[in-house]
Amino acid sequence: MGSNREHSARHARSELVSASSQTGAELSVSELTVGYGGGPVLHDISITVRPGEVVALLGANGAGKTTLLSALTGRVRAASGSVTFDGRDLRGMRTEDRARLGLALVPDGQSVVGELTVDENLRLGALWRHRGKAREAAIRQIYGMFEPLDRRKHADGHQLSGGERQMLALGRALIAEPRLIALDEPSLGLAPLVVAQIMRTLRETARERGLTVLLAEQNVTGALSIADRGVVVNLGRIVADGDAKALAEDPSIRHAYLGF
Ligand SMILES: Nc1ncnc2c1ncn2[C@@H]1O[C@H](COP(=O)(O)OP(=O)(O)OP(=O)(O)O)[C@@H](O)[C@H]1O
Repeated sequence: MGSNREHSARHARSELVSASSQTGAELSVSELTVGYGGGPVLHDISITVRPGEVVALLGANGAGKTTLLSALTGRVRAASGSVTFDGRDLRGMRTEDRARLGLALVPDGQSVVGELTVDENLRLGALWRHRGKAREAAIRQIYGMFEPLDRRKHADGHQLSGGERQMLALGRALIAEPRLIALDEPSLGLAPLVVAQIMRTLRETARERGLTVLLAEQNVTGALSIADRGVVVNLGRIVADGDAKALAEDPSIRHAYLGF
């Protein structure tokens, strides 16, 4: 990325900060147990993500990362335990109301509507947050953050590359100015340069807006490189929770759970 583009991306992000009235909020998961009917797949999970903190949620296939994110948005119901966001108990709250509180989930690129253009997808994300000129400004800011989207603004969602789709999914979530963004494997199947851009944008947005980020990833190195903390889940239980750098350097954790 050239320095001019970097400058305009930074400018776009900081404009988004000033446009936003809210900053990140704390998420607290306490002794959460979740199942799909055939016994729990998450057991007694407790995690706190502080405002503005980037936490990497790591673990192999089937560890329970997606299930945890689904429990946060209300897609699956907890058997026991609690989830609070900004001090509010989320139990029984509808997914739309959780979103209005500022809790955004970015599932792996599937949230993009294939029949709508990039621009229309972004407008959809901005719908209940911005009106009129503020909406146009918010959309311009996202194009400033993700230059490939600006170039493809008239393309349909289904015509996008995997990387463009992931940027659109992220842009669509950010335009609604969430206070916490949870992402499910944003790097899946993407080229290293695209992963680096997405990770960098997340890190910088978190820093500049105080946005809270929970990042479920199998790309351990990428996720830990931008995270403050890492939480490792294995077979539905937390087996490590600590400083991202320390986790990346801990040989026993690396060998047993992180595969590098
Ligand atoms: N809808 C479902 N019905 C029944 N079992 C499910 C369902 N979704 C997930 N599971 C099971 O729950 C466990 C945790 O799966 P989950 O998708 O949360 O793991 P994950 O860490 O996100 O894995 P991946 O990286 O492969 O997405 C697995 O054993 C999985 O088979």
